[in-house]
Amino acid sequence: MAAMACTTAAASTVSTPRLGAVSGVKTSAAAARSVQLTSAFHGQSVSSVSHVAALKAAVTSKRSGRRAVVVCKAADGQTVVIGLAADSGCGKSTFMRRLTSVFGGAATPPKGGNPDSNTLISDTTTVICLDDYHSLDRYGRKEKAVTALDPRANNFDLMYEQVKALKEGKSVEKPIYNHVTGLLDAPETIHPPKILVIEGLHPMYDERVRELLDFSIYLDISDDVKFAWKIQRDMAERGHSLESIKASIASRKPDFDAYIDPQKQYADVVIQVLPTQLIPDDNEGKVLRVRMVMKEGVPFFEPVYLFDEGSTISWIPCGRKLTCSYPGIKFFYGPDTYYGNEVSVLEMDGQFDKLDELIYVESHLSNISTKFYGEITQQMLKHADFPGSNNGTGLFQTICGLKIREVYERILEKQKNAVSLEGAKS
Ligand SMILES: Nc1ncnc2c1ncn2[C@@H]1O[C@H](COP(=O)(O)OP(=O)(O)OP(=O)(O)O)[C@@H](O)[C@H]1O
Ligand SMILES: O=C(CO)[C@H](O)[C@H](O)COP(=O)(O)O
Repeated sequence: MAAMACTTAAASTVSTPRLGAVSGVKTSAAAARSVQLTSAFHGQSVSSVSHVAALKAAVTSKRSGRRAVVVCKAADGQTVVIGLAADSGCGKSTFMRRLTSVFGGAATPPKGGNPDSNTLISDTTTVICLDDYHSLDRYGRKEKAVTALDPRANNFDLMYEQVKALKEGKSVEKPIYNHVTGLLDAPETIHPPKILVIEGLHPMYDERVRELLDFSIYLDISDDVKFAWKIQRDMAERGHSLESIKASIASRKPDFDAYIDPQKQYADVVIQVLPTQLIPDDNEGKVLRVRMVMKEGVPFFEPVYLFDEGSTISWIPCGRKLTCSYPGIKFFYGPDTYYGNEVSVLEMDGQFDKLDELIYVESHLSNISTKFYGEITQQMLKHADFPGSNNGTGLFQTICGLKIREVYERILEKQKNAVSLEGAKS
């Protein structure tokens, strides 16, 4: 079945919504590739662009009554679904910006639709925020005394039905939770993209939704760090007081522990963000120890390793090739178990002084799913202004972005092979 990636083009007045026939086929050449010096290459095709056909559809924004032209691209194969779970304020948006950048092109909210939409659309990816499946609005939650983290405040049946439909190549009318008003707005049309990212509080909570995920990530931010990030954002950007931030974190904690945190056992990759161990009794929270916990045996995904796969390695790269001021940088790599699963863990404690020197670290990592030597360093330099670019959060989020690209390409490859086989049989 053909899936479609859609972006909204210039708003214009058009007649009835219509998803018409596919017209025009465009094929890309395989992406040019430099030699990958350090990584074991999986042998999959690097041609990421499938045969793409553009079609135009007109949709009506129910809320505004305005009409917008949505340009959809039909992709070969079904939509690949990625889940990203984390509490509010734990870096999901930053991660999404890094991920979209890996595919090239910027992600923007649907143009001409609800200005408070939480959706982000780019050529390859559509990111939907699971807050849109809140069944209780802000006032309903207050009345029933439940938080947004409580499953009773969310419609998992609808979430499942709509993610399934998108995966099967069908468009859906997804509700919008308006964070400005706290109300549920009229739905917006979401067309099936090449890659659908469902991000939010509960992508792995409901077993049926979990089964639909091709790859999943959990951002596990320790309480101390979460608190520091929240204070920085909510005080500086949202005008909240220190007391109200503390109260909000405390009131969410029981439901976070009950419904959000347990999802990490299902994730293919968990990025843990902890206070540094390089500074004794550090309470500033500026230097971070970041661990990427990677599940073994996940289809289309091979964990990253340092020097020697399966060994336990501690590495301090500081010296002539990597400038490190106090407290320095320390890497760790090794096998472990996590919720009863075999995992590999890559850890970085400390921060980079000079980001371009990251190439030295990159050249010692393997299975990083880059298409050319230095791609990680290039991505990190491109977004040097994003939070976490000088530490393991930015590094591991970038690597996850490359891994998602590879998972997508390998699934696509498998689908193409299956289609060729079918064709040969008939
Ligand atoms: N890696 C990082 N290092 C330092 N600070 C960070 C990092 N990632 C995020 N932050 C801080 O946390 C804040 C929230 O980040 P972001 O908006 O990406 O999170 P979010 O999970 O999308 O939040 P929400 O769900 O509330 O919209 C940022 O404004 C920034 O201050
Ligand atoms: O945990 C959250 C995810 O973003 C929000 O708090 C939840 O969606 C409710 O939003 P709001 O506080 O704007 O009513």
